Amino acid sequence: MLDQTKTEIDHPGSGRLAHAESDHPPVPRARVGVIIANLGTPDGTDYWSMRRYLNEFLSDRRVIDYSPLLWQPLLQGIILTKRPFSSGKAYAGIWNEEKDESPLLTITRAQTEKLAEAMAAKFGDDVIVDFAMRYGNPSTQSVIERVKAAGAERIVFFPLYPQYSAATTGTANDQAFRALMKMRWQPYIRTVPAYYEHPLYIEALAKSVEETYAKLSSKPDILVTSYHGVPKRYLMEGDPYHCQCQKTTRLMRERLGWDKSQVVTTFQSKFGPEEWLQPYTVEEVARLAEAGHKHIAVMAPAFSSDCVETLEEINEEIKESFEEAGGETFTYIPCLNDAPAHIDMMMAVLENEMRGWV
Ligand SMILES: C=CC1=C(C)c2cc3[nH]c(cc4nc(cc5[nH]c(cc1n2)c(C)c5CCC(=O)O)C(CCC(=O)O)=C4C)c(C)c3C=C
Ligand SMILES: [Fe+2]
Ligand SMILES: [Fe+2]
Repeated sequence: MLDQTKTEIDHPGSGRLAHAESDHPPVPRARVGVIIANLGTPDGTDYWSMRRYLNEFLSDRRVIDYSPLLWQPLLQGIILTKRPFSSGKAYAGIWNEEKDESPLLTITRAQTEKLAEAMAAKFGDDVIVDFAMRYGNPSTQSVIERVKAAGAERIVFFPLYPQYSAATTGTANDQAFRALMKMRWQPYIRTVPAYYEHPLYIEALAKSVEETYAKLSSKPDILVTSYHGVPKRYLMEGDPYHCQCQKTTRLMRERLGWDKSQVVTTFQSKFGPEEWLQPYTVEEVARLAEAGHKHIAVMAPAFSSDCVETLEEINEEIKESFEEAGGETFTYIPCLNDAPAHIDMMMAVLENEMRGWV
């Protein structure tokens, strides 16, 4: 077992290179840091907060991989003059007014607090738990620095995306390693793999469906699993995201004991003129209504917490599309957020990744 309790620096006796202990910067007790990483969020819904956030997000070449020579003039000149207004309006509709922050931030903090309680119950204060964002605040660099300063010589970095995509997990990890590039004494780091088929993730999803359905007076005709989309080209170039989404839905359907005809997989949030993964949720729900499926439920398994893409896009825009096509009941099943089954899943995944460290 590794000696994690050592606090002092060993000095090899006397001589020209040995220093008195008082000459050293403080060295805190060695601990393990767990960092939950989520996508990010603007600091406010006003034009400049939105513009700053969208600029950072949409300038990331893991998200939009066009040549910057072509993309940046378009982004800076056209997109960032218009989109901050429309996105700001969408965020304003779901904003947590009490805390003056986005729901994604509120929920990520709640997840972190519950995970910290579970970690403390098991490992005492040997483990520090914190959260970071890829875009906006708290930045990945600031959190890695904070956790390291509190003694984390070893960090488990957990991008909270069940399905791997270069546009999410990949760029979250890039950002963590970019932070390490600036550090003299780097912490050791382990990145947590995607958990799209983890039995406890599948169980948590299935449970959330069962719990929502138990409260309804009649069962919806169809369950739509709506994943955030990516350009179809990313799939063709080797991103496994599409296949991992399909597998999550299949495993959850099998766990529920349902027939293939009862669940459909769709992709939402298309951005720009390129073809994205299909079918598009907004079109598919209208097709379902037109085909006579008047009662549907929609869930978003790619999102670990509710955010503008679920609370606004699914529960308003996509719902409207369904109702305009003749649909009658639209039930939105919330993300796993800080549900106990979600925290249990995180604990199980992390305990596996922390092996030998605690
Ligand atoms: C433009 C390209 C985009 C790709 C590719 C993309 C992939 C992707 N995103 C998520 C998760 C989230 N995206 C969120 C918001 C959001 N996404 C894009 C664009 C792309 N996403 C934009 C422009 C925005 C901002 C909102 C808007 O202006 O419409 C969010 C929500 C953040 C919040 O609520 O604060 C999440 C979460 C995944 C999982 C994914 C592909 C795998
Ligand atoms: Fe997105
Ligand atoms: Fe696939």
